[in-house]
Parts: sequence; C-alpha cells; structure tokens
Amino acid sequence: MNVVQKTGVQGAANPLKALEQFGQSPWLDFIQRSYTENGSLKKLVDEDGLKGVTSNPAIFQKAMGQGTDYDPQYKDILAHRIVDAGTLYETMAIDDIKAATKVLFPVYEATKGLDGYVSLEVSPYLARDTHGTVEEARRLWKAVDAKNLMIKIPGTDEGAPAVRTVISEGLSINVTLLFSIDAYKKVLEAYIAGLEDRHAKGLPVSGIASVASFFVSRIDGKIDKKIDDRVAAGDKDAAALKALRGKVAIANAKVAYQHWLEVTKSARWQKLAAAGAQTQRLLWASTGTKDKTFSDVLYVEELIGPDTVNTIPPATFDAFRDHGKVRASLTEDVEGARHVMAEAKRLGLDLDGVTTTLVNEGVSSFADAFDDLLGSVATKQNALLGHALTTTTLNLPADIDAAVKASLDTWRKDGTVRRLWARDATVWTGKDESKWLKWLDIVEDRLADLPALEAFQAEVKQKGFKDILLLGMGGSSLGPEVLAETFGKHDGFPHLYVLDSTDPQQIKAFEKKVDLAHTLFIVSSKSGGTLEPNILKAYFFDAAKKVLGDKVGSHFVAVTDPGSHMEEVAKKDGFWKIFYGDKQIGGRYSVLSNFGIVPAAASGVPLKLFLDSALRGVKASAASVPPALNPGVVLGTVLGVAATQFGRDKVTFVTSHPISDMGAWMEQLLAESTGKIGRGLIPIDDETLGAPALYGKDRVFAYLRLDTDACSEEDEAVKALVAAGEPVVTIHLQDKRQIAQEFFHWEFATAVAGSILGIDAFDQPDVEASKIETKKLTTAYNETGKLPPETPFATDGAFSFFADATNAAALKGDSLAAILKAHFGRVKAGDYVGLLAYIERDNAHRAWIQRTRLAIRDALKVATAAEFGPRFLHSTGQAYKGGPNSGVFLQITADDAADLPVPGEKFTFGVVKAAQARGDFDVLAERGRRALRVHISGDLKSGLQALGQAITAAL
Ligand SMILES: O=C(CO)[C@@H](O)[C@H](O)[C@H](O)[C@H](O)COP(=O)(O)O
Ligand SMILES: O=C[C@H](O)COP(=O)(O)O
Repeated sequence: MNVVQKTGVQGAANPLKALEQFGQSPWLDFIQRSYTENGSLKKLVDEDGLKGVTSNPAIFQKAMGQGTDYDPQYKDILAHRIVDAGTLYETMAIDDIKAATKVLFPVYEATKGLDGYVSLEVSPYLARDTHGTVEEARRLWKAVDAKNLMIKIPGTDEGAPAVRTVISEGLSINVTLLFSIDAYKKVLEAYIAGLEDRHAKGLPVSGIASVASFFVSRIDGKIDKKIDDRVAAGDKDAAALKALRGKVAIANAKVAYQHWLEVTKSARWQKLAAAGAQTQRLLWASTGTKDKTFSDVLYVEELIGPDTVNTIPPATFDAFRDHGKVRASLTEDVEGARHVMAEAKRLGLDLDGVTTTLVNEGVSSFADAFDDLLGSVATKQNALLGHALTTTTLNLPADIDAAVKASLDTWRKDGTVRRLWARDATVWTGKDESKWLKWLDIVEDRLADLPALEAFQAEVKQKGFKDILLLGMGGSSLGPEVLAETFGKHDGFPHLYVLDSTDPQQIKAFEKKVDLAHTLFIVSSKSGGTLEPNILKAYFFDAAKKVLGDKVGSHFVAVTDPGSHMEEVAKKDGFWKIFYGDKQIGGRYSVLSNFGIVPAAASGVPLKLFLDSALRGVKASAASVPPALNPGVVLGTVLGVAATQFGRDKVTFVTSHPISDMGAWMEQLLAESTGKIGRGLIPIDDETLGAPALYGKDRVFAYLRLDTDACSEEDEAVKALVAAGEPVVTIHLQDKRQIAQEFFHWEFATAVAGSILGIDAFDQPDVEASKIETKKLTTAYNETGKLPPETPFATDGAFSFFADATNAAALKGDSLAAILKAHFGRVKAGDYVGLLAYIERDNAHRAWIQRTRLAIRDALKVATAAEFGPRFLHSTGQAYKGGPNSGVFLQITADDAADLPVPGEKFTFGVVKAAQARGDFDVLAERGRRALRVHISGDLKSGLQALGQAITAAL
C-alpha cells in the first residue's frame, strides 16, 4: 500500500471523502503497527475521511509475520514473561487494536457511535464453536476495553447464536464471512433477537453497533471460474453465461441490501429503533479486484449506498482515491440484479453450493493464515530466546521425513494439538484419558506454590541434614534419580540418594551410604499402596528409630496422593510433612509435580530457575504453536510415525554423559505409556553406540546432547549413523538445568506418539498384572512360611532353569550352553533381547550386564535392554509384557548372600524379590513371551562370570 507516501486529494474532489455524501463509510481493510505509530492512519482519517478499520487473521499474518515492526515488543515481552506464541500474538494484536481505536476515537465521537470502529476477530479455530466464540469474544472485549471496538465473529451456523448472546450482553459485533443471503438473514435475525433479549431485560439497546460483513469479490472468483470452464468446454449457453461474468457478486450484494431495507422498515425493527437501537449495517468486504480484466475499483463503485460500509484493502483504497467515481449505485437497477440472480440459477451456476464452499474455504483459509502467523511468531520467539530453549534437529531418511511432514500437516489441519490441550480423550482411545492430563499445567501450579516449596527448602537447609534417602519406585523414583545424578550435591544441602530396590544387598549398601541420624527420608508413592516403598519405609523407620528414638517421625516426609494409605501411615507415624501429588497425574508424568519438586527442593535445586525452564518447555509445546514448530509434537510424531509406518519401534537413547540418567526416566515414560495391546515403543537405554552395521532397520536414535560438554565420541558415532541413513533426532541442551524442559518435552512427545499408536498413553495394565502376581506369592508366604514350590526344567551345576511349559518345550537341553543356544536361537531380526537381572544394581553388576548386552547386540544385531529387577517392573516391564511380542528375555535370579527382615511381616526382602521375579515371569509367560529364567546358586560373582561366558559362546 502507498497509503503512507501518497497524500490524499483534498476536499470533495477526493472520491473517498465523497462517499460520505452517499451514506457510505469507507473503512480500511488493513492494520499495521507502523501505520498507526507513524501517523499514516490518522492521515487517512483526516484526509480521506476514513471511518473504521478491520483486521483479520490474514491481515495480522502480513503485518506480524514479516518485517521488524514488532521486534521491540517481542523483546520486551520475552524479557519479562514466559509465554506461548498465541499469547505473544494476542498481546501485540491487542496493542495494535487499542492504538488504532485511539486514532479512530474522534470519528466515533463525531459520528455518535456510528463509525470509528476497529475490528478484532476471534480465533479462526473457533469458527465452528459457539461456546468458545462467546467466551473469546467476552475475553477480547474486556482486554481491549474500548467503546469503539468491534469483535468479529464468523457468520457460520455456529457463529450466529454466539452473535445473539454477545449482542444481548452489549458488545459491538462485526459478523464476518457472509456470502449467502440466507446466512446473512440468520445473522441479521441474531442481531435483532440479541437486542430484543436486552430490551426485554430492561437493558439499554443504544450504544451497541454491528456490521454484517458481506464478502463480494470471492463470489465472482468462483462463479466466473465456473463460467470460464463451461464456455471453454463449448457450453450451449456460452453467451448467456459470459454475460454474467463479474455480475453475480454485485447482484447478490444488492439483493442482500434489499432484504436489509425491508427488515428495517418492519414494525419489529422500528420498535427497537425507537428505543435507540442502531441498525446492523451491511459492510462490503473482499472488495479488492482479483480479476485484472475488471476495473480495479469495481467493488467500491458498484456498491455505494446509504447506511453501508465498504472496508477497502490498501491498493483499492489508493486506486479509488485516484480515480474512483461516486454514484448511488447500490439501489440502481435492482430488477437487473434480481434478473442476474435468476439467470445464474437458470444456468445452473449453483450459487448456494458456491457460497457454502466459500464459507468452508474462508474458515480454513483464516485458520491457515493463523497457523502461518503463529508459526512466524513462534519462529521469531525461538530466535530471540536463543539458548534459553532446547532445540531439536532432525536427520531423517527421505521416506520417514515425508511421512513425518504429512502427519504434522494432518495434525495441523485437524487441530489435534488444540484438542490435546483441551483434554479431548478422543485424541487417544476416547476412554478416560482426559482424567490423566493434569501434568499439562502442573508447572504453573507448582510455580504458584513456590513460596511454600522454598520455605521447605530453607527449613531442610537449616536443619542441617547430611543425606536424603528417597524411597520409591518408577515414577516416584526415576525423576528424583535424574536430579540426583545430574546435579549432584548442592552446597549447604544434603546429598540425595534414591533407593528403588528390594534387593537386600542393595538396601544394606544404601543404609551404609547414609548417616541415619542426619538423614531426611522421603517416602514417595503416588498410590501409597505400592509394596516396595511401604516395606522400605518400615525398614528405615525402624532403623532410624534406633538412633533417633521418638523423634524419628521428624526425619520423614511423605509425597503421596491425597487419601492414600501412605498418607495414613505418615500421619500415624508423625512424619514431619506430607506433600501431596495430584490424582490426575500418573506416576511417570509426575516429575514436575511434587514427586520431583519436593526432592528437588530438599536437595537444593534452585526451584524458580528449574521451574521457569520447565515452563519454557510447556510454552514451546503450547496449543498455539503449530505442529511443525512444536517440539513436543515433532518428537512424538517422529517416534510414532517411525514405529507405525516403518517398523522402527526401538527408540535408542544417546545421551551426553552429565545428563545420561535422563535415559532411565525416558525409558519408563515411553515404555509404560506406549507398550500395550501389542503395540508400543521399546526404549533402549545406555546401549553404547556401535558402528551402523550393528543395527537392524528397527531403530530411531534420540540424542540428548549437552552442548557445553565435549561429546566427541557420541558425535562421531551419531554422524556415522546419519551417514548410513539411520533416523536421528538430536536435542540440544545448553545447560543441565534444561532437563526440566526436556521432562515436559518428552511427556508431550509421548502423549503425541501414543495418539499416533492409537493407545491409551496413561494406563499401565500389565504393571498392575505383575503386582497382583507378586502379591499372591507374598500372601502365600505369609500364610505358609514359604513360597509355593517350583521345579526347574533343567539344572547344570550352579545354574537352574525355569520356564513355563511352552518355553521349556522350546528350550530342550540339559546344559547351560544348550539351553542358552536354544533361547538365543529364537531371536530374529527386529526382535530385542532383555536381560532382567534381580541382583544388586551396583557398579560391578552394571558393568557385567553392559558387557553381556553388547556381546548380544554385536552378535545378533538386535537391540538389547539391560534391566535390574524389581526396578524395571515399574518401568519397561509394561512394554515387555504388553507391547509388541518381539522381546526375548533372560531373567537372572540368584541366591541372596544375606537377607533382611521386613518389620511387621513374615516375609523378608529376599522373599519379596523372589516373588517379584516369579510374578514377572508368570506374566511374561502368560503373555506368550519368549522367556527363560536362570537362577544362580552359590557365589554370584563366579556365577555371573560363567553365565556371561556361556551367553557369548551361545550367540
Ligand atoms: O471481514 C472483514 C471485515 O469485516 C474483512 O477484513 C475481510 O476479512 C476481508 O475483506 C476479506 O478477507 C478479504 O477478502 P479477499 O480480498 O481475500 O477475498
Ligand atoms: O511408576 C509408578 C510405580 O509403579 C510406583 O507407584 P507409586 O508411586 O504409586 O508407588
């Protein structure tokens, strides 16, 4: 537009100004910050008689999506607030609209509220949502807070009832996207009915303004195309058709105006008019000429009439000022207009069909423009935030890349991210998923509770605890473990240890690590009923009581959901504090709730910084961020699409060393959330990278790279994988604290992947099954003093072999070598091998399991998982039992060198662990998995050594 440069023709010689004499108000179909700020808009008011401004998503897209007008405000907002792209856009749009309402206010005053309006449209995503439209209209009305604001609402079937409601509440409304006379009639009716509603309540009807935006040129665009096609095809009515080119839209508008004239004459309207109501004026929109064979001012010159508005795009505005001719055209030859409409009908031009299409296209093109706009805002935001955000790089082979892009676009068109944030269970399976989504806003919730959490942090410090021992499993322990492993000890705060085992040696080892007299125990269990935290609490409460006496309770805090058994225990035993979880968050999504934040506070993590970083992650994946720019959606889509369309369901984690414990947390999240009903993602954690030739075609690599760390080994290996065409997602973190962002990022991605997999990402049926089997066995022990007997199907020296009948039959053999050979002989391409060791998770055993899994990976070229029981039962155990039947499992149990009692129970920790292994095995077998249990008697070290050698030999 040349509005800025050109000076208006002064006085009556200016056709724009002359429109006033014919009762028409010229408005500008455009808004941009610089026009308002540099006085150009005011100049149009002063010199051209401009009387209003309209905006729409496409207009804001042009204004904000390009250039640097908005940069200072972007920077200002981002320096002070952590916001999503939608909030950024809206803050800036509202400022623009407010500024424009100020410029136009003198017009509003001078015309006594007839003109001087600036329109702001509700989100185009709400075009089919009456309730959402009403809510948003009210919200925007309040936010702009200007008498000369008009809220724009699409005149769809869903928009019309919203218009009635908000008119009855006294808002001024511009009803947009009107094409057909029928739709217009409904909208005019909604306006009148809204005023009548007010009137009936005794509320004033004056001071409320409305326009009905009737789109013009788009109709010709469609009809003329039909005409041209038919003429080109040699239609018998070619001459009659050609005579209608460029005529139908104007005729349609003239007929609409006749309807308006009739209605305003009616007694019904006159009653409202007498009470001070303003008529709803027709506003001609879409008045730029698209067909260059027509006059560039056609849709202004032909639609001039009393009590109307024409919102004119900039180029047409300039053109009309330059050479527009003014005459009372709207009421001219109305019969001719009716004839054009009748001809269009006779010739089968299907105006009804065209206008229906135009509404649908209009809705989706404004939604597309809004997606583009929000995409530009998000891109600008990411650039300005720079290193405050983690970033994702995709290296995908062309076929996966194309499928990922297609899926992202489908999510965009379907508005699935908005549905997810709106907690719509049909994003997954339509069961009770919406009850499990509180993790979406838990970060804001915890930030609101910051003073209390910081007070607790200060108290822990002041009490001088040396150690913290957190007792919990799975979702209640893996997040805290990441904090402990990643951040280490904070100056002036206790050292955080996390115990998630029933292995007697491991429990004893932790007991030795901490100073019982100066330890804060955090007993963490969402359900409060999980066996392990309950018996660990019993054990350590007993042990601590021996050194602390009656004040032992003051060294214990509980984190649990309200009303749980653990809450009861904590109250009975006089715990220092009880922190509550949220029942609408499952364990594996709980790290940013009190289950992670309480241990973070106690161990000295700077809470505000940590939660702020998490909040950046939340905002980056907000509903307003289009899928292709939304990190949670992108990651989830890659994982979901790679698994479902390419059979790449082994998500292999690569991590920079300082943040490597994230793998154990991500493992639980992915496996437990997705591994069910025979589908799922199999996470592969901590499997040292090898050469590309060692991998089958079933992997996706997810590389969590801490950019401040030297990651040369990982980088080299990943580079080779990319070169070999393996799909790699690299997530760059700029500092360790950004694991907070990654927690949310992965939670969101998992929810998205779950949707693509078509599963409920929030239940864990097979973990429950295993707990039930264990419970049966420990109950039997309590009743009989022993576990039910079991017989190995073979023995060889220190090794006994157990399996269900089916597995045993497949593993015929009487030696360690033969049985292992038969077992690993069952592994096929695309399978994975799981080593499930129910032994102490110490360094020596971790090194053993790691060596053994790599030998398997290298020999069989399959993915491997190295897990310790019972820890993995609350994590990957779900996917091993419920996920795809591609796992081959070797469960390893051993005699315990020493056992530990469980206070108040007959069973010991050793018995519990044995029962857990058996419960686990029973469910694996029941699910038809290929599984073998080998039990090592006697010395564990030599037994493991022999087993490791035998495995290597068997491959
Ligand atoms: O609805 C109003 C005014 O109420 C306008 O802003 C309206 O959206 C625009 O005139 C149209 O979108 C422009 O249409 P077109 O020139 O792209 O066909
Ligand atoms: O992941 C969750 C574990 O199964 C532990 O559950 P819990 O927190 O209810 O004790």
